[in-house]
Amino acid sequence: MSTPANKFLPSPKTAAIVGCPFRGGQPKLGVDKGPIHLVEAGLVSQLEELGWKVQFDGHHQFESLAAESDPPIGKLKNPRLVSKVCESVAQAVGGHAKAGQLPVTLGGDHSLAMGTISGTLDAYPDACVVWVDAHADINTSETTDSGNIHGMPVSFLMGLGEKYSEFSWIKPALRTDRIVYIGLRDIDSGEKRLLRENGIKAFSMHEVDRYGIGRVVEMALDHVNPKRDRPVHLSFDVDALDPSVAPSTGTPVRGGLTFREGHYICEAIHETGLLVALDLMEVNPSLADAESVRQTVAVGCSLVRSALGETLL
Ligand SMILES: NC(=[NH2+])NCCC[C@H](N)C(=O)O
Ligand SMILES: [Mn+2]
Ligand SMILES: [Mn+2]
Repeated sequence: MSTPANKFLPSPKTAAIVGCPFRGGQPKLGVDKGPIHLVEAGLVSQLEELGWKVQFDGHHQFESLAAESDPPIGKLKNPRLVSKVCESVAQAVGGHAKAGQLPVTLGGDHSLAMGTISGTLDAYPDACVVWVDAHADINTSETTDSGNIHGMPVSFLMGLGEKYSEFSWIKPALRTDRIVYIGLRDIDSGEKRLLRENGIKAFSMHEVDRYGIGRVVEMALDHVNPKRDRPVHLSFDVDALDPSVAPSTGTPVRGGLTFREGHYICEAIHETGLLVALDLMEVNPSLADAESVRQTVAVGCSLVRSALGETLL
């Protein structure tokens, strides 16, 4: 089957792999190894086989960005490091997007989305976000229990909650009606309030069960992209998938998307011809036995392939 052209990318279509070995947004070791495993599993050549030109100049090195001391600010853990890393990721992603490339950011923890989505919105102010996750990641410094910034990137992108000079580079450019969630099932009480008060659209696993994934993706796009003319940033946290499908991740939650539901989302976004940036986050190759790690890395690669045009027929 021939794939539709992408409405925003010049041909030859070029994907830029933005490898982000970063774990500062959460406490577990190993998530910084995710991008290395995804690339070693052959992602670059897999995308080339799909007809993409792939630019990959090695993983980003964030060591030099470590602050000499980085005590918590309020409840925020590793705030200076997370901020600096995300600022540099925003520049990288924004640069690729402005050059007409499709940035594919490999995490790393989901705090990185502060950077990726900032970069996308810098290049495409009109873009909308499809956020696929078990979690809403919209805690503020006030509502968070954990203090882990990977549970907060959406609030920073929207400018919700207290402002900190350390994060002043972030423009609150993400409108509350330009994001839609799919796959939610573990939302903190403060996050439920934020979603409700800001009228943010979310399709939890309850809606996936009720309507099926096909209708859910259609309704999600109807909300953020009714005329199907806006660029789409897809931010995919691998923990959206059920732990039986993607076991090696830091905050697994049972009752998640099946293998096919996850891939369907990626395929349907590809079919819009509107995808301009992709994140694949929270693959942690240190949290399971070798076979479960292999399975999680493989499913990560195949989600990226689906979003970039791999079809079943
Ligand atoms: N990107 C993720 N896996 N986020 C998990 C967040 C869990 C929890 N809501 C927290 O704020 O800590
Ligand atoms: Mn998650
Ligand atoms: Mn997440």
